[in-house]
Amino acid sequence: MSHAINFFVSSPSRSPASLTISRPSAFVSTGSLRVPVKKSLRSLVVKASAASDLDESQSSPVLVSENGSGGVLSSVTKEYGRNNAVASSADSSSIEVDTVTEAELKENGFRSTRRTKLICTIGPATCGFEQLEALAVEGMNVARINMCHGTRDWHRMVIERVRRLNEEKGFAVAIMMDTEGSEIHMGDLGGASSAKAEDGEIWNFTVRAFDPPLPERTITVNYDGFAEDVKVGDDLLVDGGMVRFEVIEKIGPDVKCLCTDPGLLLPRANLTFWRDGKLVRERNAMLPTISSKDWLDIDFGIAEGVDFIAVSFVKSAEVIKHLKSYIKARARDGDIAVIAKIESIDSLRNLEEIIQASDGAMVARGDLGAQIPLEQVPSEQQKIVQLCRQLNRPVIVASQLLESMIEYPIPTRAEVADVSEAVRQRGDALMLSGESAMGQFPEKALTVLRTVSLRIERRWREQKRREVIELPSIASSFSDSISEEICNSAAKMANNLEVDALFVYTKNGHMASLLSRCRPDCPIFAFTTATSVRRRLNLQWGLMPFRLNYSDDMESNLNKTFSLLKARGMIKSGDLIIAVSDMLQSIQVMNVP
Ligand SMILES: Nc1ncnc2c1ncn2[C@@H]1O[C@H](COP(=O)(O)OP(=O)(O)O)[C@@H](O)[C@H]1O
Ligand SMILES: C=C(OP(=O)(O)O)C(=O)O
Ligand SMILES: [K+]
Ligand SMILES: [Mg+2]
Repeated sequence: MSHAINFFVSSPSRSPASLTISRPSAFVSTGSLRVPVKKSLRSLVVKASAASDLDESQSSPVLVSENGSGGVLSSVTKEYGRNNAVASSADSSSIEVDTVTEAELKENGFRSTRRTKLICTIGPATCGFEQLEALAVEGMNVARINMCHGTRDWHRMVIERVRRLNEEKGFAVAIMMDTEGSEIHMGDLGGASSAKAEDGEIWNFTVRAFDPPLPERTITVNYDGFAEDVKVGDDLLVDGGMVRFEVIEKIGPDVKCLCTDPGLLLPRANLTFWRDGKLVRERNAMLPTISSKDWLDIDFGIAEGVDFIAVSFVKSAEVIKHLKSYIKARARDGDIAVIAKIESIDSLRNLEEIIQASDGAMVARGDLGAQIPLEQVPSEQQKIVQLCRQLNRPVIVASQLLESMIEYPIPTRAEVADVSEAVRQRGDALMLSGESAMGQFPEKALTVLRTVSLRIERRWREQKRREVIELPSIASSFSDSISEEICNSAAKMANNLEVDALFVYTKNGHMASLLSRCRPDCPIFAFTTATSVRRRLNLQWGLMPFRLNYSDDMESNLNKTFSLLKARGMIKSGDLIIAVSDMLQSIQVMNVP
């Protein structure tokens, strides 16, 4: 049975506008309702239709293929072994389903699927095929590669492995490339994986180049102006203050520093220097956000077809606009989403316009915490998360979520509380950095993110504590406004009617993100025809993206989707769903036949 509200937008007409809602007598016996609408609007006819005209026999045949890749799967993967990714991509009557989503749905039902998305930075601890597979099984939605580290060949290998995993094993892991940016950072520690700086030790920070091994207690710095720009008495913060030094002497290219806060030095760690309690922004502040090396990395990312490019140390909206037009002119199929990393004072100053210009934002707390007082970071995080949601941009909360898990298998209580808070704020995604790139327990760290997310999401649903955040209108045209209103209403109806799932048919993903923005209680099944859109939707809260070829005929699309998902055991007869689409402006409420 289906109840449909269709918004038929007629051609522009100057006639008095009206909103008509009529319901078929089969459901409710009331007549039509006329509501005055603002002058000069076109008319919206809101019509309801009975569901009996949905004929299941019209639906397409179902294709469910077994994973034909053979080979030895780890025991975890066997559970997820059934997939049809390869077989189906060319088949118009099939659907591409993420094996992890499928298993989660079958095991726990709609309600308990995870809404918060998870990103893992890939590094030496996780770049093996089986390690990547273990992360995918554990729920990694996006793999991040940080161009600050590793060679292009290494990054290419990681991308190739992730793509192969997706193809062979039915995952839908997207790839995010993170630029190095024009930051000051240390060199490679002469090949050592880390070095310990102890309280009271004197280290030499130098712009000289050395062939390994480096002299003892020597750190090379990538910024030529470093030795000139620092002054005796400056504080030198490594990795946002994880280790701290005081500049005590300058001798030509060498800067002697006294360790005042001991800690672990990691290769290529970021450096900032502070004078009289303020961040020093000397010549390096004039360096371009996207360096010449970054442009080469971006060309590499475009050639490799990455899904997201995260831009480090964004200062203004201009650089984002510039990069987006650069990508548009060069990217082969579909575009690459540009994520603005909010990690500098300038980015906070121009926050709204930066977020507006980009396709998403990252609260990059590591560097942010080195540029503003630490105690200000939580409130900035909250503000950025909220603003992104209002402006309908996905937002990632990143850095040090589970820092202690680089070394220990169990997180601190404080870390769990931090993760919980990010989930409670309804950020779209959480990101692991060192924990997954070079930590000892990458999979365990991901499990913690997953289980904490699930737990907090469920608790908030059960308590019906939907945090009231005002969602301003963001539409830029009348037809956008209709999409926005439809999504707001559909999400509200979904909560009130306690439906099992929202279905959205969306070619470019816009309607899906508008639904996600409302953070409804039920999961959102997003059907799109493009593989690239599907992978990008992976970053957004509550969306389960599927790839499916569909027509402009909503009824046949619904029938086809129902049969395909039913055949895979992902939905069953009687499930209550609400469907919206960007082809036919409509809201349909129905039980799966
Ligand atoms: N591709 C890589 N190769 C080697 N080490 C890496 C790589 N990516 C990340 N790492 C390690 O993981 C740590 C955390 O990663 P991330 O937070 O992305 O970088 P950073 O600490 O430079 O901001 C890095 O400091 C580095 O030690
Ligand atoms: C995510 C961040 O950026 P990166 O790891 O590239 O320094 C950060 O600074 O928090
Ligand atoms: K980076
Ligand atoms: Mg950073």
